[in-house]
Amino acid sequence: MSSSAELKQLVRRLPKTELHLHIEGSLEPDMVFALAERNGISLPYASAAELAQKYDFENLQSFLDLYYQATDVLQTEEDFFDLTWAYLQRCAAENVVHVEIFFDPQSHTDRGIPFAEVVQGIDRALQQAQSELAISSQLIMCFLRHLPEDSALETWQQAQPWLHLIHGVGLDSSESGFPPELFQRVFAQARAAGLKCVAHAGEEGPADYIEQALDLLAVDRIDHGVRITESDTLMRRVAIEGIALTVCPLSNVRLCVYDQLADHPLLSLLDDGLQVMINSDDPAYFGGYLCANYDAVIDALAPNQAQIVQLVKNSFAASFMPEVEKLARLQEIDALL
Ligand SMILES: Nc1ncnc2[nH]cnc12
Ligand SMILES: [Zn+2]
Repeated sequence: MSSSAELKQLVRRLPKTELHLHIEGSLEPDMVFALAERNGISLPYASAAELAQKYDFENLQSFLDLYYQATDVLQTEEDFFDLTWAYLQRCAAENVVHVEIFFDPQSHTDRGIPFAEVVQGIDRALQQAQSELAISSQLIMCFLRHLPEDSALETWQQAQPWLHLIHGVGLDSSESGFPPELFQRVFAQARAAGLKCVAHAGEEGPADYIEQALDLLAVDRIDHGVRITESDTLMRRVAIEGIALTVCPLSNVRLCVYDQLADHPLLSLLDDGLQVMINSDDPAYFGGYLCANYDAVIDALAPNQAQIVQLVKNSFAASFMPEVEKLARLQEIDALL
């Protein structure tokens, strides 16, 4: 039996991936203030500490309201570079060797920021992380589901010159009342162009949204997906088809999907054979980066070593990295045990 301290050490020793990370959700309060100053923006808070005090959310929407407001400080290519580079340096410190990063272009282009500034700033940091930190990455462009599909289709058009930098598309923002079926045309176009497809589903919305994302959007992975526990049939299907759920434990507690982490179904989903793994979602808002999520799971759910190793291995197995690299990483993990 490993102690919780030993498991936390093991987590740090093993290479890891992060598959569910909104780059705008890594915008720390200090950086909000630094970028506001650089860009001459005045904020309705006296200090970073006062802003951080507002991070007490009732649900997904109360978080999103603040999250979209904070993104207003992101204005230039350099801002997007700095934001992404800060996240990647944290990855290096935590032995995260591969990341699949979401970005929300509409939350920037709707404010008049050119798509090119956003994608080039993020990509420059990703390239630098590959050469200086040996971190590989894929970029996933998310459509905001609270906006009409026509806006997503317009964004898809804006992305055309940049598709060489974009690996996949996703669907995020307010879930309830915005089912996946509303976005079938834009996902069909992305899939036809050879992009991977993912969608947030079953975070606050019902299990039926997970089924819609699979059947109508043909997604490769489900983001969150925890409300799958409401359907035994869907659980069996997702286990058999090997569809991964990118679970975000601290996020689920901070957005009141569960009252406490001890109620989280992560380990029961794992033991039922679902391909789940741990991610941080919006770490600047939810109490920590990837290792903090592992630590919280270790403290609240008392997993054994085999379960921790399986979660780490699932993060590679479910990634979009080339199969040979995946296999090499899985072998590397076995060699470290
Ligand atoms: N947890 C989340 N759910 C939906 N949309 C998001 N955008 C950023 N974080 C999100
Ligand atoms: Zn998310």
